[in-house]
Amino acid sequence: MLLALAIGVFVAAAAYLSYLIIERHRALESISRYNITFTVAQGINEFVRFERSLDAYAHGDVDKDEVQLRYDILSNRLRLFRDSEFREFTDLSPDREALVADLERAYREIEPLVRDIDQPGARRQILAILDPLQPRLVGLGSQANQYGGQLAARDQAELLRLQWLFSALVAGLIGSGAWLIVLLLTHNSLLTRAHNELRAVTVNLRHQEEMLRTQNNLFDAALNNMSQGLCMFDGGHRLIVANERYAWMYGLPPGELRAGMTLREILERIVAHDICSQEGADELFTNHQAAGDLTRPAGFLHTLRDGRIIAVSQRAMPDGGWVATYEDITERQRTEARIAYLARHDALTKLPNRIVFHERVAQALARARRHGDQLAVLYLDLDHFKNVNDTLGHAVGDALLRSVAERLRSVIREEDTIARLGGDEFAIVQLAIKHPADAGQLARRIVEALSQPFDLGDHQVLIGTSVGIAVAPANGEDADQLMKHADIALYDAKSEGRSTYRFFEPQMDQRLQARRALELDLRGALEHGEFELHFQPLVNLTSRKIICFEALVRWAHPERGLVPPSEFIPVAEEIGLIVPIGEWILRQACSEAMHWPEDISVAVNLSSIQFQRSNVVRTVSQTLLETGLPANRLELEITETVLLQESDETLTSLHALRALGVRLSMDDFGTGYSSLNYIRRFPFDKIKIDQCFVQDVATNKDSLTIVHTIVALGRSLEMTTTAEGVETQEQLTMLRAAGCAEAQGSLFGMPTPASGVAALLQKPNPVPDIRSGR
Ligand SMILES: Nc1nc2c(ncn2[C@@H]2O[C@@H]3COP(=O)(O)O[C@H]4[C@@H](O)[C@H](n5cnc6c(=O)[nH]c(N)nc65)O[C@@H]4COP(=O)(O)O[C@H]3[C@H]2O)c(=O)[nH]1
Repeated sequence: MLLALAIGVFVAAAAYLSYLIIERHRALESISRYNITFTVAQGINEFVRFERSLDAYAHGDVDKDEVQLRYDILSNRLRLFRDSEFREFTDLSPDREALVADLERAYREIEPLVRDIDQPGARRQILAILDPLQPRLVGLGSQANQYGGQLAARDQAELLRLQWLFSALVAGLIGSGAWLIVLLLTHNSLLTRAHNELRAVTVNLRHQEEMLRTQNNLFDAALNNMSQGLCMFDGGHRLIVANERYAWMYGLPPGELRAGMTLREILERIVAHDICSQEGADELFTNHQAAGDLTRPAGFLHTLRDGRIIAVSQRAMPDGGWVATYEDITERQRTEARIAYLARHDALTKLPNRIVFHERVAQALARARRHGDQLAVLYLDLDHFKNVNDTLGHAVGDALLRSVAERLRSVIREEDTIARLGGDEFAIVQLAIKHPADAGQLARRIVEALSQPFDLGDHQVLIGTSVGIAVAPANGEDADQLMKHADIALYDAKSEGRSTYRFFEPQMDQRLQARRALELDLRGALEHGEFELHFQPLVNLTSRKIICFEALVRWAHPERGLVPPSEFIPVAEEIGLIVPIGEWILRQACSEAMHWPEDISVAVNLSSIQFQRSNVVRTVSQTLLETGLPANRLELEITETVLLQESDETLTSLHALRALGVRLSMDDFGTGYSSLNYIRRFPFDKIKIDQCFVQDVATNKDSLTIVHTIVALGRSLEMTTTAEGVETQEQLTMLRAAGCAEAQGSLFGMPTPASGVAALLQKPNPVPDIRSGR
């Protein structure tokens, strides 16, 4: 604005300056008006020269032509009096006007006279005409002179004014120029700033554009790397964007999907590629339309021709459009179906599991109630399965379970259900039986079928089974009760012996309850300090001295009194409590032995469970360290069950124990199936002949032979033999005669509390004198 004003002022000043220059030019031109004086002076001069030429002609000094020339010059001069400039001067006064008119008239009058100057009187006539005019002409010269002075003064003043104006204008122009320069500089700095700002804005814009591009790339990458297909439609139901996954999912080649396409057009292409049937596409269209009308997110499934299942999730957008995601859930559905199957079936045998079994029993009960039928639930588990698993490995164990399932299938009717409840436990629900004996028959068939050898690859396996039976409605009217009673009957069958079956009886439940109560009490016994150790002496039959005490645990139950180990040790083994109890026994026994003479050892029984579920070697070495008992004063008694597992770990543990310096005895020798076998595999220090042979050694020849054999075996393997449960002098005599080195039994002393050990040790001769016959 200011710049426009400055430029306007500048243009106006320049225009005015031009005007002043023209004015000045005019003023200068008007100076020519000073010529009026000159013109009048020239006129007077020529007038005088003409009159002189007349005189000269009269004297013969000049010729006629000269006169004529002077006349012409005068005539030209006087013609100037009629010029416009001169007229301004003459117009100012009538006298001047009259003089000019008189002069013109006079010239016209003298013209013929001049032409005929040589005529007599011509000169005089001319002079007569001219002479009156001369003074007036001189007067005019004087006026012209005065007028010229006035004009000069006026023009001088005008010039001065113009000079001032010009100077002012030039100053104005310089000012304007300076202002203009300032303005231009300001403008320039503004422009520079604006330019810089513009550049910054441009850089910023470029940066934002870059960011936008990056974001777009990220968006594209994210969109196209989604595991789900995605489509976005605008309010006019035209495609805005779809990712690659969507196109791939629906078999659309790249470029076939374009923004602006309608859902119908897309579906037509999908149908054309045979990805989806026309009906499927119509259904999809309808579902999309219906979901588009909803404000909340909607979802629906859609199956393609090749069987793929697509889960569509659609959400409306504020502009009336919608965005939908497509997920191929075929695999998920399969997995879910598989999970659902696995949740209800045993993966190994493909049999229904406990959940399904429970449902089937409940259904069977409902049906039995309707029809007035009976039904039976049979629980069974495999005898010796654990041994198979432990000795032959889990793969063989698994194969065995599958074969068992097969055999069970072959013995039941189609409508009956077999389930695997876990481990080696199976259950059968036998529908519509007429009599409990039918269930007994099935149980027998099962026992028979499973007692046949199983050929499992390289192994032939012999197992058996025990079966517990509960019959409805007699043994229970709901599934839980019936299943529980079948389980109790199984437990009873197992405790009765292997490969047998039992029907549920109410007393079984009581027995089980009693066992459960024992179990519960046992769990608190260690904590409550209810265990104590009794010690039974072992004597050397040669020196007739006590050489060792066997530690035997007792449970002083607050209500039941002393509970014998045969009652609670198997329970403690079953529930794993034997590990902490065994550790306590070992520590207690070693501590006690520290109070005895140094040549007296202590023998401690170890359970097979301690080998399986704890680190026996570490326990023993730590106990010896803690109690300070020398290792050679500790004997560990193990039974055949420890070696039954025959695993490398057990043998390694036994060797490690021997390496500690402790002695190992094989307890209850002769009662197991493979005692001889095991004795060959591990170099025990001692064999303890089971008391069943000892007790009838005097009456039964076979027992005596066995005792002789065991003693001979021990001698050949350099193992000491100890006879257990020696009660009579007769037995002692026979055992001595057989070569038994040590003996233990009521004849020398029954287990006694620790406090009784000292008294026994003070007895001078614990071994009765054979010869004395005592
Ligand atoms: N009839 C008769 N019996 C005799 C005679 N001399 C000893 N006995 C009994 O024979 C059993 C010998 O112990 P065992 O064979 O190791 O058999 C033991 C052993 O297997 C187990 N046991 C006892 N204490 C422990 C222990 O601390 N730990 C472990 N793991 N088992 C133990 O319980 C079983 C039974 O122990 P107890 O009832 O103490 O029974 C003891 C003992 O009291 C006798 O002359 N006549």
